[in-house]
Amino acid sequence: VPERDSFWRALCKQQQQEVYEERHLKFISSLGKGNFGRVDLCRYDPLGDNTGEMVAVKQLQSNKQSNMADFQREIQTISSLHCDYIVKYRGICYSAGRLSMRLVMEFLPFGSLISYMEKNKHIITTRKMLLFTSQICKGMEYLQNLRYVHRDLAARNILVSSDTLVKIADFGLTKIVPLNKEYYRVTQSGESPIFWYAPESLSEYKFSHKSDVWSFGVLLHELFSYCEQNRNPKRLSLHRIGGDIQGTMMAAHLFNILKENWRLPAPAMCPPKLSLHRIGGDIQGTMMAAHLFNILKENWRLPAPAMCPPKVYSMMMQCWTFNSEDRPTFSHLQDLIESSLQDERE
Ligand SMILES: N#CCCn1cc(-c2nc(Nc3ccc(C4CCNCC4)cc3)nc3c2CCN3)cn1
Repeated sequence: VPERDSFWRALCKQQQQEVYEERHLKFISSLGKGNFGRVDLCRYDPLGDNTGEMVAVKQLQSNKQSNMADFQREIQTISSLHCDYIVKYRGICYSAGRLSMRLVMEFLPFGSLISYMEKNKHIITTRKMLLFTSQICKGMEYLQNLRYVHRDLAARNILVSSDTLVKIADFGLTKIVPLNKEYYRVTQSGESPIFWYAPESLSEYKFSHKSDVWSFGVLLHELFSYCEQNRNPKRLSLHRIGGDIQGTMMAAHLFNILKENWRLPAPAMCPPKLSLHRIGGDIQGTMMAAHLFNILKENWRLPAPAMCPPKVYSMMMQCWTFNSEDRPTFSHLQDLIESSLQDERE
């Protein structure tokens, strides 16, 4: 499709970006599925000696025209972002023959925050959670300065680069707020993550930096609940609403309970069975005491319980102010996070 190729050649030229040749892109494994895309781990190996770099490659599942347009917008968005706390764009791989083009991004080895927290809940501390919170907040401040509204801020879309660095990913729903307005009104709802939505997004499909702040509060709740899936926002909200509601009425019921001031409950501090993890679960009861004695003798102690400090829950509650204007900005949230980090230092 010539005009499509000229679009991609122009984009690459404009961005001085790497053009990835399909024949050197070696599939390794599937990493995940998004709304209408799939992400694979590939090695880009032009020398053919397995020394090439690992990259995450996203392609469309369905070649529906509307998805193609959204995908092109996603590529435009991510290729314009340059921030330490946002997943890096590497380039595109387009095969002239086939319809689908592919988005090449940096590969983050530890996967989504959800899988990372499930694996590391025994060793993650409140300080570490606050560090991740601060990095996500800085990424959102950067996006807001470019008038981008993410619209899908959730733990599933935060990727873990290392034990000390997380990044915002998946710009498939991201929109630009027009200069003459404070919000973006969406027409099609599609697969809406409504349990992360602010009330005005549920009732009027309005999305703004302030609705991103609401979702940031829900993401905080996930993080301080160790991203446990049996306590995730959808599960807790459905429990309050009553599980037998049809999909279409769901948004209306969620809006009503939020209007009546119901909010997600403070994450119960649930320090997991830390010692068992440290000792290793395969020890018999009788030997347990001995092993526990040994590790204590080696000066191992329970890490500070990563319970949800009151200041953090109050931060969530501020993000969940019903009236969007009264919600804090991401820069104000940064100050609150810094002050919580101070408490953790003392
Ligand atoms: N569309 C869409 C859906 C969103 N999505 C984004 C990615 C993604 N994953 C990674 N890395 C990654 C992912 C999973 C694992 C493991 C986790 C444990 N179980 C086995 C797999 C490891 C590392 N790096 C990326 C990306 C995008 C940019 N860089 C995957 N899905």
